[in-house]
Amino acid sequence: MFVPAIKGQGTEEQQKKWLPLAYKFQIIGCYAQTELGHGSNVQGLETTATFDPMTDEFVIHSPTLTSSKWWPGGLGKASTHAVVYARLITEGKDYGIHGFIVQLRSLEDHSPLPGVTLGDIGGKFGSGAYNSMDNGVLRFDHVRIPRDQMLMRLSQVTREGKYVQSDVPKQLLYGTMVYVRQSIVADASKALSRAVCIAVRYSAIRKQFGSQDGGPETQVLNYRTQQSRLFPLLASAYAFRFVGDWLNWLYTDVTQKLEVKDYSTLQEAHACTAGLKAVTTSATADAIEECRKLCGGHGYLNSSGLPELFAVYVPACTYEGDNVVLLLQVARILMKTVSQLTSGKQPVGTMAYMGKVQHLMQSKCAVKTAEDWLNPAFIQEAFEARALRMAVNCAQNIGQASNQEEGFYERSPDLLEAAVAHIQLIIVTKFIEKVHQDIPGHGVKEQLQNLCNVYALYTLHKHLGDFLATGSLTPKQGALANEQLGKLYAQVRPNAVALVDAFNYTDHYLGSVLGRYDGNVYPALYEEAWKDPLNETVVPEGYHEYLRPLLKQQLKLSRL
Ligand SMILES: CCCCCCCCCC/C=C\CCCCCC(=O)SCCNC(=O)CCNC(=O)[C@H](O)C(C)(C)COP(=O)(O)OP(=O)(O)OC[C@H]1O[C@@H](n2cnc3c(N)ncnc32)[C@H](O)[C@@H]1OP(=O)(O)O
Ligand SMILES: Cc1cc2nc3c(=O)[nH]c(=O)nc-3n(C[C@H](O)[C@H](O)[C@H](O)COP(=O)(O)OP(=O)(O)OC[C@H]3O[C@@H](n4cnc5c(N)ncnc54)[C@H](O)[C@@H]3O)c2cc1C
Repeated sequence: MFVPAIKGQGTEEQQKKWLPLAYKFQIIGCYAQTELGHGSNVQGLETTATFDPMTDEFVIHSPTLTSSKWWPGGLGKASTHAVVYARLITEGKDYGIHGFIVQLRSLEDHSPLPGVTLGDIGGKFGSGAYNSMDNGVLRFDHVRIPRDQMLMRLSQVTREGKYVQSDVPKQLLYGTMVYVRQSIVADASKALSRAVCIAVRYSAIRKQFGSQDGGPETQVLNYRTQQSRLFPLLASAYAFRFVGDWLNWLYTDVTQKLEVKDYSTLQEAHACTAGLKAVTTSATADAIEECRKLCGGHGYLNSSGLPELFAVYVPACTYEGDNVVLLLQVARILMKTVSQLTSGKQPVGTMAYMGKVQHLMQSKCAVKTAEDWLNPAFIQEAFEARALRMAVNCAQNIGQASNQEEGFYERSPDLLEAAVAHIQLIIVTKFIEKVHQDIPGHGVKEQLQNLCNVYALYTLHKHLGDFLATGSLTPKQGALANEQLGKLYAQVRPNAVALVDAFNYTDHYLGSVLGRYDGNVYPALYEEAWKDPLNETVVPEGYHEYLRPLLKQQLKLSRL
């Protein structure tokens, strides 16, 4: 994040100076924004950067305990530099949060520079690999940096100390976070596909109950409950891959527009990166845990690969923006868009469907049979009507409040659900668009169409209350969707293993005895057990000190 921060907020000159050093690992940088007292609320950060015109320097200082930088990855032990976000103060005025390049450690012996106190913040969730990341704490005691180490692409301070705001939206300060959020959506698909690969392969080899007259027991993958829990996760892995590809396109397109000072899609980029990051990471974190449960007891072994994957993955719901905070950002944009509908301003991009407000507010879903739910037009319209009606309902309720802001906070739980509905519409839309494309490979398109319908109808089934409460569906149509879902699971079943093999993960990368490509699980589980250090001695350490005396004492007592 150190590099994209300099690319996005540094001048050409600053990029020329700092990026080659970072690329060649002549310096190691981190992104020091979050503090002990503030993470979500960036504008509440307390670290100060006060301009001293006498020396043409900024004085970086941590005025309070809560202003200590806290969490930045790489900060505790590895980084020599940081992009530090601090309150810029010049001529006695506070101009809010800006980025500054600050050297933290000597390039000679890695010792902290004068005025810099830093270290690691300690162990994190479980024994997961995230403990290999030195998330750190950092405090400044009046550390001086040259004025040219303020990142000056978006705003400047002159030699005399005058603050100059460039003619660019101040939100570009948040550009690094937008960049990482879009990459996190692709990461969600990777993490989810790993978990699903393990669970599907294991479910295919695991047999339990159901044997007739001594025949083989039933593969658990054949149980409808296993399929109804597992196949929506398989479909989600593909859904998040395709929407992540599209989001990367959107981000690239916005970045190119920014180069020519076209800021027209900045809001769309913010809403989509924030919302998709929130929805895909929440779903993926829950799904990895569900995959553990789908593997029964063996899923709880570290050798299954699932506990580690879960421990490493779950902070994604928090870092790069707490998911609730990000969804409320989406909600704000939805409310703004609804308020503009009466002005005749046509919504664009992923909000364009809201322009069909007259139709969508009164449309009746035309589904009459279970098969009708295989028609993408019916799915698309049902999701559009649900999302729009939830947004309009929120706007109407907020409108009844005496104060807009008060109304927004009062209705924030409903706004959260409306934001999720909007983001799920985007995911469904991009999956439908994907399967409409030419897709190479015999039968591949049909399989992806099945998964697209599984993702859409499962999501509809899980959120049926929204569809019924907004009148977007009737209970009968909801029941038909569920009926069709069961038929789709039967179609996915024969290809389930092939659909996870398609992720093309090596056994090494998967790191799971349950997810082995050859399915040879039991010998592998048994072999793995003996690698446990506890088994280095047949008689356990502590026997003579603790167990033997206890056993002997009990034996004596029993003879009395
Ligand atoms: C396979 C195994 C699994 C492996 C998984 C792991 C993969 C590893 C890769 C993952 C990557 C990295 C590892 C982790 C890194 C984590 C790093 C961090 O966490 S960095 C810190 C992140 N912090 C945040 O995200 C803070 C969140 N808070 C904010 O962004 C802001 O405070 C806020 C947006 C919530 C509020 O900002 P504020 O300035 O108060 O603005 P307003 O809400 O008043 O909005 C004003 C206006 O601005 C618009 N806006 C806001 N943000 C943006 C934006 N980013 N872009 C464009 N526009 C923005 C907003 O819509 C408003 O617009 P109006 O038109 O005025 O309404
Ligand atoms: C593994 C990890 C790595 C990280 N790496 C970095 C890094 O490299 N650099 C960096 O700068 N930071 C980093 N962070 C910090 C991270 O970005 C913040 O923790 C994150 O942005 C959440 O902010 P917070 O901790 O202040 O949460 P808080 O906002 O304090 O969240 C606490 C609760 O308050 C709720 N809440 C907060 N505001 C509102 C609101 N307005 N309305 C409703 N509910 C609200 C939240 O939903 C949540 O339930 C990292 C964090 C983790 C866990």
